[in-house]
Amino acid sequence: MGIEISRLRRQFGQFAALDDVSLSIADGEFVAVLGPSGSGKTSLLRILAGLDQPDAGSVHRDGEDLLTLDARRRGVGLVFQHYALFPHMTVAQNVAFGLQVRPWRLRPRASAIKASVDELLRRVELESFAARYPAQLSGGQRQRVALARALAIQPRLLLLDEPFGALDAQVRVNLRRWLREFHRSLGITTLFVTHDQDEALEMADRVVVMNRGRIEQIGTPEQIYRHPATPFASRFIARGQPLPGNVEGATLRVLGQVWRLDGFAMDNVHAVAVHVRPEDIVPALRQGEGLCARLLSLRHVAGSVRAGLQVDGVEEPLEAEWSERDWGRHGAAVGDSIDIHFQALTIFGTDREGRVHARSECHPPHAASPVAVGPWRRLSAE
Ligand SMILES: Nc1ncnc2c1ncn2[C@@H]1O[C@H](COP(=O)(O)OP(=O)(O)OP(=O)(O)O)[C@@H](O)[C@H]1O
Repeated sequence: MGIEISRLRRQFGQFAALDDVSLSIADGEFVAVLGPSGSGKTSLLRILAGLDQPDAGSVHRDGEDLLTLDARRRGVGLVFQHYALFPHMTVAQNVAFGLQVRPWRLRPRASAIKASVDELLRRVELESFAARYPAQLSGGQRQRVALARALAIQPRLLLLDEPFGALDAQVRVNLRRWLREFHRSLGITTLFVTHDQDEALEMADRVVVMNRGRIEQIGTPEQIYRHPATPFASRFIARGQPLPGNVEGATLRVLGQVWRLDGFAMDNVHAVAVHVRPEDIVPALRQGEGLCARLLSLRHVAGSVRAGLQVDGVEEPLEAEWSERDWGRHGAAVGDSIDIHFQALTIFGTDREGRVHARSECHPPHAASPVAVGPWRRLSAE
């Protein structure tokens, strides 16, 4: 059992913020909803929280219709990016709030409220901060208080909308790991909204990729990163970059090279999109082998090198990513021409409406069995 979201639609005038969204969430699962700004993530969360109603579709939890339940009776804990704590209340009073405002028949005794606040503050590692006011906390501490406050009502579903959005990069990274561990120990079904790919891929059991109100793909982080289902998912998650290519029978022609196409049927296909990821653009080991690329830029980022490459026949510069160590072995300077190979390509065949009808991953045409040399795979034997 769990949560069953079926064919949700939310329309604002002519605009569909949610368009036929269906999703099953298992009990205890940690699901990230990932998409660019305006893709419908918050609209979905608001409907689950009971802050908004859909125009069509249903949401059931263990068979019970959630949409007919008042927000307060849904057992949902909410944390927003700017879900401000009450500034005039201490940390402990903020956390106790959800219990204290319950109707008196449902309100726990004062001693029970205190015990549960103490326990929650211990869990979010803020037990010594109970008497402080929000203004005396860091951003990360405030969001942990907001989480404790959301948990006080013992929710069955935790909804987190960009909870780390306003925090700086290092605090975000630390809180991600902390929240992941926290979820493991607590096991509450959690929906986490973010537009940050790393955040979603690092934290979630499953990722839901949204674009323009629709779900593009649902899968584990690895499935989505390794096998993006649509050109959008490929660009947004795997940093897939378009290459010119056309299909001729059972082959794909890209920049003068012929790649074998397996399981790619052109029925209903109106256009093809060919993508390459940064890590699949590898320098050739020998001069004169592969495609000629001019090195436009080099950036050194945390142990890897990001190279901007101008490749003849490709409109936009391509970004390649190599490890510092491998780059050191190669050593070229901005302005130099180098030879590159594509190690893998993904091809999508779409109809006139942009729906994907065929998809295939292609491997190098150069050799029957590529030879692996560290992270750079040689494409032909020496
Ligand atoms: N009340 C509203 N009236 C009109 N349009 C709305 C309303 N609420 C949301 N929208 C529109 O619906 C679309 C989806 O909004 P939503 O807030 O769900 O996106 P999001 O993916 O959460 O974006 P962000 O990451 O920027 O928060 C947007 O184009 C937004 O302008």
